[in-house]
Formats: sequence, structure tokens, C-alpha cells
Amino acid sequence: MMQAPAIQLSGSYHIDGTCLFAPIDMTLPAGEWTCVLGRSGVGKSTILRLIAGVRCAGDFQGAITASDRRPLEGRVSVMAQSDLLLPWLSVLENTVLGARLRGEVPDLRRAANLLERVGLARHADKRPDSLSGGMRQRAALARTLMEDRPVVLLDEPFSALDAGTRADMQDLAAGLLKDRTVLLVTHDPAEAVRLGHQIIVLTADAAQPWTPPSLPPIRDQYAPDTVACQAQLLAHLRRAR
Ligand SMILES: Nc1ncnc2c1ncn2[C@@H]1O[C@H](COP(=O)(O)OP(=O)(O)OP(=O)(O)O)[C@@H](O)[C@H]1O
Repeated sequence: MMQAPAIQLSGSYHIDGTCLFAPIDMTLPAGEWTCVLGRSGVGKSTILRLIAGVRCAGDFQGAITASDRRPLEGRVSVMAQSDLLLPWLSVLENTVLGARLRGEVPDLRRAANLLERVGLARHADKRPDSLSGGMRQRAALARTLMEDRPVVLLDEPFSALDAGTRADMQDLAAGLLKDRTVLLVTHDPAEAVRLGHQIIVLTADAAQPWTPPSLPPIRDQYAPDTVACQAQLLAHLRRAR
């Protein structure tokens, strides 16, 4: 993998003449997980789309830069809540979809190795609709890893999973995405406190850092300072507009 850069975003965003967020500043530290929370509609997915370089409906005034001053194009991959697996392709074919779409010869051995790492080796030939939600998300994670980008943007990828599967997926993703610059959009304070090296609460006029517990992630969900941080963060989110 290429060295993961830090990413700096500063600017404001208007949609149909209305301000979605006033000038904000946020930095995603290199090789670390940043978890972003905030009210529904505040612009979390918009920020993710801006960093991904995807076209947005509104108008962004500002700059998004990488610490190595090189363009972000080709260095970012995205994983969303909906797994976006193509139903007519097998799990293996979905894993190598990016290469196929670019007209490259896919590295099937690497894909098989990644499916092994996400626990889907025995399911490589199955279609997505024969898998559970957790298995589908693991397939989507394998596809994300196949792209091997140093910057990974995760938009609520675990939110539709049952609690046990979600914790398993968090562990798996944290291990497999280690040393990448990760932005995780989540509604779940427990998830943010478990996984975030950095936590940011987004409101209409600020991207406010929220201090996580001092021990590094992945944190023990039931350690007293983790529990206290979750409770304080939830209370803060209920006040934040
Ligand atoms: N294509 C679009 N056309 C018009 N408005 C849009 C479009 N996409 C998003 N918006 C608006 O932009 C605002 C921010 O949306 P965004 O998806 O970034 O919020 P969010 O914080 O991720 O919300 P949620 O937590 O519900 O996913 C919302 O008010 C939404 O209605």
C-alpha cells in the first residue's frame, strides 16, 4: 500500500443558496481512524463525497488537501451502508469488480486471499443474495481492500448489522484497515468511542473535536472511561445542533 497521507478539509458548503455548513476545518490524521458524528442531514455524507471527489449537488468553497501535496484522485475508496454488491456476480467476481471495470486483469489469487481473511473463502462462488447481511458487508470490505487505497471512507457500513456481527465487523475492519487514513461516518457514539483515534462532532458551524479515551483503539467497550466517554458524547450529541 502507498503511504497514507493526512487529509485537511476546510471550507463551507451551500445547497440551493442555503448554507449547509459554514467554514469548517477538519484534519484526518495519517494512518488513523477519524469518526464523524452529527445530526441527520448536517452534511456528514456530503463531506465524505467531497473527499471522495464524487459530484455533489451543492457548492463547496474551500480546499481538500493531502499532507504529501499530491492529488487524492485514485487514492480513495468508499464503503457504504448499502453494500452495493452486484447481484448477478459471485462474491469473488464482486471482489475484483474494480479491476474489471478498469479493463485490468484481476489478481484472483489476491482476491481469494482477501476473502479468506474476511472469512468468506467457502462462499466465493455464491451470489450476494444467498449471504447474510454481515457476510455481504464482509464481501464489501474485501472489495474495498482489493482496491488497496491508502484513504478509506466508511459511511455507516455497520449500522444495519446485529450487535454481535457489528462488533465482529468493527474488529475485522480495524485490523484490516490499520495504517490507512480512515473516515468513519457513524450515528453510534459507542462505535465512535470504540474505534476513533479522533472523534469529530459536526454541526452547521463547526467540526468540533471530541476527546476520546486515552488508550488507543480498539477500546474495550465496557472499560469505565469508555463507558463514561460514550455517555458524555451521547449527551453532547443531544444538545448539538
Ligand atoms: N442530491 C441532492 N440534492 C439536493 N439536496 C441534497 C442532495 N444530497 C444531499 N442533499 C441535502 O444535503 C444535506 C446533507 O445531506 P447529507 O447526506 O450529507 O447529510 P448526513 O449528515 O450524512 O445525513 P444522514 O445522517 O441522515 O445520513 C441534506 O439536507 C440533504 O437533504
